[in-house]
Amino acid sequence: MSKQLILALSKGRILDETLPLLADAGIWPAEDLSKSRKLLFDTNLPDVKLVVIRATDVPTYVQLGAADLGIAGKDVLLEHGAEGLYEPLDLEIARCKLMTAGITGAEPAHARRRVATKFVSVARRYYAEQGIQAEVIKLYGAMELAPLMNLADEIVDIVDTGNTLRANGMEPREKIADISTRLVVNQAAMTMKHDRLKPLLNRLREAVTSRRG
Ligand SMILES: Nc1ncnc2c1ncn2[C@@H]1O[C@H](COP(=O)(O)OP(=O)(O)OP(=O)(O)O)[C@@H](O)[C@H]1O
Ligand SMILES: O=P(O)(O)OC[C@H]1O[C@H](OP(=O)(O)OP(=O)(O)O)[C@H](O)[C@@H]1O
Repeated sequence: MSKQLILALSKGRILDETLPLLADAGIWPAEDLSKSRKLLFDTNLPDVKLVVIRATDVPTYVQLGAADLGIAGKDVLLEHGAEGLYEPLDLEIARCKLMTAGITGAEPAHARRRVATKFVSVARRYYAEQGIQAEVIKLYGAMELAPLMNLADEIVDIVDTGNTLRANGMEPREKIADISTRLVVNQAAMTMKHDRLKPLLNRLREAVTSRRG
């Protein structure tokens, strides 16, 4: 097992909030991530490297041990499943909700409710728990368009301000989960690299706590 710790960061929206939190914890990339086409970065800590990857790939890298730890949204973790992962810390950033939503006031048009989402596993589980027969349709983006185009009766998607729903004539319906960004750790690394992981986890935990004020 490598002596270094590899931390996998989610690209996109979460990254903008992750880098200041890492800086609060005394960890920063050796170069400006946004000015580089590189994917693997040194940090100010000699034993910590960063990889910057698609949010949905973070749990895969950590589960299979290619990264020792990672930062990902709870939505992504719920969809991926928790096998092989510990989730020791809520980083309390990128807070939002995973919800069902539909066209304001509209009843489902299909006997077997059609649900468009990129969170297919979460949606299947949720509707089954509710005892609702649902046909779940996988989309990769712009979920809010699906009910407008009569592709689906409902969507399962991230809601924060509700602006995207409102702008498309839709309403939030049921909350499936509160979402925030989590730190995940490979279960084998947690044992084998405990001495190196522990101080890093402590730094991050202190940074989160001190932000609460
Ligand atoms: N409107 C929002 N407000 C707060 N947090 C959000 C919001 N939308 C998404 N998130 C959180 O940020 C994470 C990343 O969102 P982002 O939009 O960057 O990724 P994405 O576009 O879903 O990823 P990809 O481009 O890999 O498909 C989500 O997994 C979720 O946890
Ligand atoms: O309730 P709101 O504050 O409007 O936020 C919700 C929107 O935010 C996310 O999309 P994002 O802006 O990340 O764009 P994306 O479609 O590229 O993921 C999500 O998929 C919703 O569309």
